[in-house]
Amino acid sequence: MKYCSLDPDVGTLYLYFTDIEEGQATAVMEYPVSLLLDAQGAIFGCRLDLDDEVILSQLELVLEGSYNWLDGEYGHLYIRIADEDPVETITLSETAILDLDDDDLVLGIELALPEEWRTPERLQRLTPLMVTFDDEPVDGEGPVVFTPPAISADDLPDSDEEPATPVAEEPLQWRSGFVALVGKPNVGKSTLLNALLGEKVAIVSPRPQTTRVPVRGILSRPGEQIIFIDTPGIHEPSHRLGKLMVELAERTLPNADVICFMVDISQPPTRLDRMIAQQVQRARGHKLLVLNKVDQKPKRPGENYLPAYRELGQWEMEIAISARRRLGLTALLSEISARLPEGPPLYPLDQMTDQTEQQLAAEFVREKALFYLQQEVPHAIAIEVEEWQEKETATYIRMTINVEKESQKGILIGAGGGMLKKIGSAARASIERMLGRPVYLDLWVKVRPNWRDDPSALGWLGYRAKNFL
Ligand SMILES: Nc1nc2c(ncn2[C@@H]2O[C@H](COP(=O)(O)OP(=O)(O)OP(=O)(O)O)[C@@H](O)[C@H]2O)c(=O)[nH]1
Repeated sequence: MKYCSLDPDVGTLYLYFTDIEEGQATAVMEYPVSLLLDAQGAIFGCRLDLDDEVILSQLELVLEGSYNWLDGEYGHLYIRIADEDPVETITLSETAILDLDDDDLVLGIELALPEEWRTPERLQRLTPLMVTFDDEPVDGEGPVVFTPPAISADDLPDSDEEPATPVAEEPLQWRSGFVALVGKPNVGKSTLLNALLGEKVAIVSPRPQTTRVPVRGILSRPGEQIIFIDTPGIHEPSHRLGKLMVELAERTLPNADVICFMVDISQPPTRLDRMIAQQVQRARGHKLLVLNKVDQKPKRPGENYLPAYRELGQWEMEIAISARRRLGLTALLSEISARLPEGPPLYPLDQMTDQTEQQLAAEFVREKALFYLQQEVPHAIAIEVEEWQEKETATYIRMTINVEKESQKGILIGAGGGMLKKIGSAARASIERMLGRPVYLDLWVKVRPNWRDDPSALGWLGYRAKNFL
């Protein structure tokens, strides 16, 4: 590691392997990460759990570091400032972001460091490498800065905006309404929902079709309640589960007061974007065009896809955001607020989602499987919570992970149970964070042939249209 910096406003620790100049990083990848701690509990490095999407040549700069190394067997990338073994390894609930340049080289890593890990004691070993965080970074200092393709960063509100917290006051006239987040898979709908709420209520992954059923996220502020509906990405389904996902997403449109049609501004529009835009146009709600991923450079350098997206329909407003970097969210929220109908709050003011803790816990397991497993396997997973017991020292949770084939079961369990262990320990960290207490997570794997195309299995696993209407 060449040096590092801490942005206390957003709680991000940056580790750099080279001097970073403005705009140098153009792409990102995400992986689960654990902190490496010494006997005093101080952080002296981290371990990233990579998958086959990372190739060795991308890690050239990382592996120049004297104490960094890649354990090829397990895909563990160790980033350390000393040649020592950790006394303890702590898995973070947020994934780490790898920043890559145009040549696909990993330049640096961003870690979302919870507050308890940002103390001088925890960071003492990294202090000699620390550079100051500047609002306007100069070469070789400060965080990686992306240059938005179509919209200048100056046009966007400050990135340090705080998501609003619920306030239980009784205003004179309430406004409340449903806001649908719709778009094709992978454009960042769930990331936006979590960023707007300041809480993780929807799982996120770099793979398309992560969200399977609509998830409600409720934002209560003085005088208003906004009920966001994060919908499954609309796509061309290849099985019954996919059909249900698309149907559920489409059914949110007629009842939405505001529709945020989300697109990835770093990519040109596709046929799916066009098709979804047409569906959105037919709905009655206010229509906003939300251009996400402004932090990412356009697919082809110099191209600007804004006019092409603009032409997909009639939009009351276009808003450029980066859900991941929390840019533009204040502007988006105020445009939404201005379009809410009058009406009383529909949910208790302190409720943030319609999902139960059990549903969220199962989703966290699916999220980790999406990160660790390749291709089709994570999409063939359905999770059942079989047992949930509050015990004296921990919450005991037993879940069954259903897959469709014996071969998938083998991959999920991994050599010596290693893969299931990895998924379990990452999921446990997220569940513990949600519950605020220790968790004992017991995972079992079962083969349920072809469940994604079997109506009775789908119903039985909870994927039934009437559950979500
Ligand atoms: N660079 C960048 N990446 C983002 C941004 N927002 C989301 N992503 C990434 O895009 C990927 C997909 O994000 P999700 O939030 O799961 O997308 P989604 O639209 O909910 O996907 P589906 O569930 O498949 O419909 C993840 O790897 C996110 O980290 C952003 O503003 N900038």
